[in-house]
Amino acid sequence: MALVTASTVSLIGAPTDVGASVRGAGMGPDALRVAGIVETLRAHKLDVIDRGNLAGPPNPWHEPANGVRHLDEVVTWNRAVFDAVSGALGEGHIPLLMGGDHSLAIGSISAIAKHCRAMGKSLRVLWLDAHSDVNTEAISPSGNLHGMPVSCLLGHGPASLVGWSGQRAALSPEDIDFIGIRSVDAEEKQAIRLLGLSVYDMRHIDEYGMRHTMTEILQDLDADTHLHVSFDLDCLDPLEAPGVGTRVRGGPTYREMQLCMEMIADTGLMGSLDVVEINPALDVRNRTAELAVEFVQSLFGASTLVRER
Ligand SMILES: NC(=[NH2+])NCCC[C@H](N)C(=O)O
Ligand SMILES: [Mn+2]
Ligand SMILES: [Mn+2]
Repeated sequence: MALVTASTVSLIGAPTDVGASVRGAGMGPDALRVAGIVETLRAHKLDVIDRGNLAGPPNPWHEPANGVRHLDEVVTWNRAVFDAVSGALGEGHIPLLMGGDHSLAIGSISAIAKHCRAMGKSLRVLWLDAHSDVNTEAISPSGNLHGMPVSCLLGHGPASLVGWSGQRAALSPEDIDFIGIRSVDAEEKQAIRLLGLSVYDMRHIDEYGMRHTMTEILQDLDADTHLHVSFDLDCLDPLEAPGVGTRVRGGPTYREMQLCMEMIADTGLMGSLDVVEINPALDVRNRTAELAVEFVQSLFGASTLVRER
């Protein structure tokens, strides 16, 4: 019974870019559908329910006020995400949030943290990103909330985006590992040190390789761990994935990212997923969404191995 329910994936579209200053990520959910996300997961014997797109306010296209852009809109979108992700978890499904910009991880991960607490599971979050997204309204150079979700989840950030999991902090610093980081703002660096966050930046991946990096990250998981993957497509090298709003050169290659995904799949512990920041307006023939579908497939265990090992 548990096996059957655990393999139902609920797709939740959140078509908005209110957390960013580059427009276009709101088209991400449909780009993933056009790239075949539903059919691809079904081909891997997963039950897939596409719940369609959530509704929310349009992008008002304002300048930041008090250090944040579009706070009210980001709150409203995240409330919808929180409810939808909570609903999917309540049914025993694996929620797959299709963003949208990365601010939506506030609602998604808050819902997951609340669920894990209720189920007596420990939560581990893997943050795959070029950016660490640990800004706050006090230190962000842009005011964009997609650069602040981790802080909000750690209990620091605009009051209206903190405490959603039922505790001030949805996550403790040791619950999250960052992979692929290569763009961190000056004061954000200080925040990372102060909080003691585990950042596996590109220098680490260059020196130790993806295999060693992932082995280290995944070593202390146990059967009671709920693994959440928050996958910002700008983690990949922009040569592979050009369709993102905040490109940073020098990211993991296609092969490195495949290995990362396959090693996550091997744990058998992934219980939820965000796929965010795909910007079809900047993409080349939907390549970034197609790539995302390939990696999602790998996360769900579609191995490129010829032989089992
Ligand atoms: N999810 C993202 N793409 N975040 C980009 C953040 C960029 C920059 N650090 C900022 O805070 O504005
Ligand atoms: Mn991000
Ligand atoms: Mn990013």
